[in-house]
Formats: sequence, C-alpha cells, structure tokens
Amino acid sequence: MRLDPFYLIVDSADWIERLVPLGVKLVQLRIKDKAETVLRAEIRRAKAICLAHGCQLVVNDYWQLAIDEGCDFIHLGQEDLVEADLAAIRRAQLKLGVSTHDIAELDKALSVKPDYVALGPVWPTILKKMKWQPQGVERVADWKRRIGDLPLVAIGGITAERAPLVLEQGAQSAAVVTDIVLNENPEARTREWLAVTAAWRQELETQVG
Ligand SMILES: Cc1ncc(COP(=O)(O)OP(=O)(O)O)c(N)n1
Ligand SMILES: Cc1nc(C(=O)O)sc1CCOP(=O)(O)O
Ligand SMILES: [Mg+2]
Repeated sequence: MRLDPFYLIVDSADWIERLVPLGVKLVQLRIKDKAETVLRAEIRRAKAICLAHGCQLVVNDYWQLAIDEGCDFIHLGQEDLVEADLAAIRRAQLKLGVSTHDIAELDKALSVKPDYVALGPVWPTILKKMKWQPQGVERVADWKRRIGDLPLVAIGGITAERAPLVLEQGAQSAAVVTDIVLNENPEARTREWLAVTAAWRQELETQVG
C-alpha cells in the first residue's frame, strides 16, 4: 500500500471541505469529545467530500462508527487497540494505522499487522501533552529499518520546512495538524505542503503507473 507523502489531520468536516479540494489526498478526521450523533454526521460528511475529491479518509479512534458509515481506513493508538475488536475490523476489511512511540509499542503494533505504523512525536508538539521526548529524525530512519516495506508515517511538530527531512529518512508520509490549522492562512500553507511534498508524490505516481 502507498500513502500520499502529505497526511493532513483535522478535527472537523468543515476543515476537510476547506482544504481537501486544494489537492490533499490523505486526510484524517480526528475528533475528540463529541456526541455520537455529531461524530456520525461529521464522518458521513467527511466521507462524501473525500469521495468527490479522490482523497483517502482515515477515521481516528472511532472504529465502530467507521465500519457503520462504510469507511475503509482507521487510525488507532495503543490505548485504542486495547478496546478495539480487531476481528470485526478485519471482517469489515478496514485498513489500519497504528501509533508507536517506543520499541515495545512497535512490537505490539506489528503484532496486529497494521497497514502503516506511525512514529511520533518527531519534534515537540503543541497539540497535546505527551509523555514521550521528541524522537528526532534519526529515529525515523531507525523505525524504517525495523519495519522494512511497511509504510511509516512520521508525526509531531512537523512543518512544511521539516517534512522533507522525515521523507528523506524513509517516512512514506508526514502527518501535520497545527502547522496548517493554526497558520494565519491555512489554504496557502496547504499549498506549500503540497509543493514541498510534490517530488515524493511524483515518485508514488511513477510506481503506481
Ligand atoms: C497518523 C497518526 N499518528 C498518531 C496518532 C495518534 O494516535 P493516538 O496515540 O491514539 O492519539 P490520538 O490522536 O487519538 O489523541 C494519530 N492520530 N495519527
Ligand atoms: C496527534 C498526535 N499524535 C502524536 C504521536 O506522537 O503519536 S503527535 C500528535 C500531534 C501532531 O500534531 P502537530 O502536527 O500539531 O504537532
Ligand atoms: Mg487515538
């Protein structure tokens, strides 16, 4: 499986409506602390927008809602994995991305045969409080050596300027939240991300044919 080198993460279908039409091809809907009716409506809207724009939607955390709403890709962290019904996820043929922060978590992630592994935080992040020290770009290369052909996603403190650094170290995709959504011009910043990741996207298109 190939992932677009630019992995946008946002917390609403409004953001998806605003940024996906600019050419984003991989987006995660990461919503926290909302009622199920709201989550369902957001997932449904996000799915329709992504379908119209040829963008892969990844639903964070809510694997059951993703199945119910006919989505095909979820992201789960280590704590999410404890609760998740992996058999149901497999039966529904959902692709699965899993977060990792150390070797024990990587072993756990690999044991569930994910479709990608995410490593973070590569740099300090302001999005959420994390107990992990920044991993650094060398750790991205180390993770890639450990997981071989399995796609690697780098996350945490990534900016348009830093994205090439993780892609050069073997990450297939660089995930981003605040560098875009807190930018004074998110549309312009999204275009910058598309531009700085274009070489890796082109390589992907050549491989896919
Ligand atoms: C691509 C990607 N990587 C890591 C995460 C973090 O997942 P998790 O550890 O479950 O934390 P929350 O995002 O749910 O707070 C992610 N969402 N996406
Ligand atoms: C949601 C998330 N998960 C991480 C991990 O390391 O698992 S870092 C992170 C935050 C990413 O946001 P930003 O691009 O603003 O730093
Ligand atoms: Mg989670």
